[in-house]
Amino acid sequence: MSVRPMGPRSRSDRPGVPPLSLTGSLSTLGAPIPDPLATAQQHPPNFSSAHSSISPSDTPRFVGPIPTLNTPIPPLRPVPIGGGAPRLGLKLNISSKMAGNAPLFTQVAGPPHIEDASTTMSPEERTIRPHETYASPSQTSARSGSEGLGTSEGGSAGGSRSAGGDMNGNGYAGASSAPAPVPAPDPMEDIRAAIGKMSTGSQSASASQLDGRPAVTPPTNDRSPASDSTSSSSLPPLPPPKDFSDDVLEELSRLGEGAGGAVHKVRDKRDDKIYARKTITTREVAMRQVVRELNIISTTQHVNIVQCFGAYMSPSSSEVKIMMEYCDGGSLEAIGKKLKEVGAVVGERTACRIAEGVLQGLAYLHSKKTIHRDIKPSNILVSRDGVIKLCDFGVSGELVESIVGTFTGTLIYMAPERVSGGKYTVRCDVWSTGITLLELVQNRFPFPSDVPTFEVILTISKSEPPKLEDDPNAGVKWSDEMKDFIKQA
Ligand SMILES: Nc1ncnc2c1ncn2[C@@H]1O[C@H](COP(=O)(O)OP(=O)(O)OP(=O)(O)O)[C@@H](O)[C@H]1O
Repeated sequence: MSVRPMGPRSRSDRPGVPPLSLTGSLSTLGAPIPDPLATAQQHPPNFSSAHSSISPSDTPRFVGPIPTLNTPIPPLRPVPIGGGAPRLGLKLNISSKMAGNAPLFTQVAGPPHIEDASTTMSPEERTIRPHETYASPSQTSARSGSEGLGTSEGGSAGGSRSAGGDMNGNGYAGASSAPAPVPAPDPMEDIRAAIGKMSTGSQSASASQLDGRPAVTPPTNDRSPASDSTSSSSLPPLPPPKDFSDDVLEELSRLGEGAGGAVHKVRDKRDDKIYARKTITTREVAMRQVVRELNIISTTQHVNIVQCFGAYMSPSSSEVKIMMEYCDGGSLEAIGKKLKEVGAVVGERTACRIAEGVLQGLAYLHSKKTIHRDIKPSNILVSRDGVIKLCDFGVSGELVESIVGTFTGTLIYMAPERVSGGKYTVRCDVWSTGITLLELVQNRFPFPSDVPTFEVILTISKSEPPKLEDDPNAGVKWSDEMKDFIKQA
């Protein structure tokens, strides 16, 4: 997947984009704990009400109706997060306009109305400081890690981004500090085993979820400790696993492509169900990566994680095809592009709902001792109902005592400690979430990205973390709570 050049953009460049003055509140839940997910939980932006204090007449820039992202994200519902995972507790009361099947973009007659809310901000602040050292660019030229099978199997289908710094090359070449790669005896066997596990029932999502309804209580037959808190008796019965093959599927359209493979919208000819099918060419992608993605996606059951319905291998074994729920809202990357095209902006409430969904998904993964490692706009999908879904687990890793020692992910979204060669902890996913949100709400990437990789690394590792800032020229003002939330992330 290629990264678009992200030059500086500003709302002030865009006529018709209104100034916003937002106030809100931050709910503080409990005492601070040194876990970034918990910190996010402690400092959730609360957009239960808000108010725009600037009318269109306050600014000569206002020229007409304001395009506003009105993402149909349904209200927060309790989502079981197993194993004592931190509950994020983002308190959000979204207006009825935000729920249901509202169109993505609506024209509203004035500035977004955001009511005042009381502030209960905690004085605790948490700043992630950049490390003092930085990795060599060669360390960042591919998704790589000690877990991998080495470059020979890694291939380079996706290549690397230079300035954009996409680390989505398929290789698993070890970083310089990583231990020597240990080849698996027969990676194809691992893939077959992972697929076999799914077809014998480990994959357990209800096919009815394909109707576009979010899984309020995700069904699971997962008996891992992390999911023990979810009572199996309250879960819907599991449908028999489906057998998929090219013969029963009709390819409808291409949804996207990344380093890991192409994703298509497909229809099951037997029952007309629509799926997203990801095709991974095993010759090009490190086997380990495929097995990891299969294992993770087939055992995760959460409303904010894209649901897997099975997988199959092409007759020649050259391709693995993963059947997923189809997220017809597209990715945040695609949504960001559309917003740019129409000169629209993401409002605070929508940004908050996105943050909530991503963090809930991350908290769930964390409860399963997994970290995503590649949080970025193209890996955050939106369902028809506006539910946020994390996808692409090709480089996700298992947490071992809260760290993962491999160097994978997409450079420009990487936390300073990662580009500095440090260990990947769950806080790196939280950092990437913050960068993703900043990019979305400010309509520009928070770091210079059209510069050599070396400079990107230097900037991320040496600069102060980017902040959410007001744009007085455009009359844009974010709530203190939103700014604090980004700062926490
Ligand atoms: N379930 C889905 N529903 C709708 N679109 C999807 C789905 N899964 C993936 N896509 C689209 O396909 C794109 C690529 O998917 P994905 O990120 O899984 O592939 P990848 O090859 O691993 O990409 P990357 O380069 O990020 O590693 C996504 O950005 C998204 O636009």
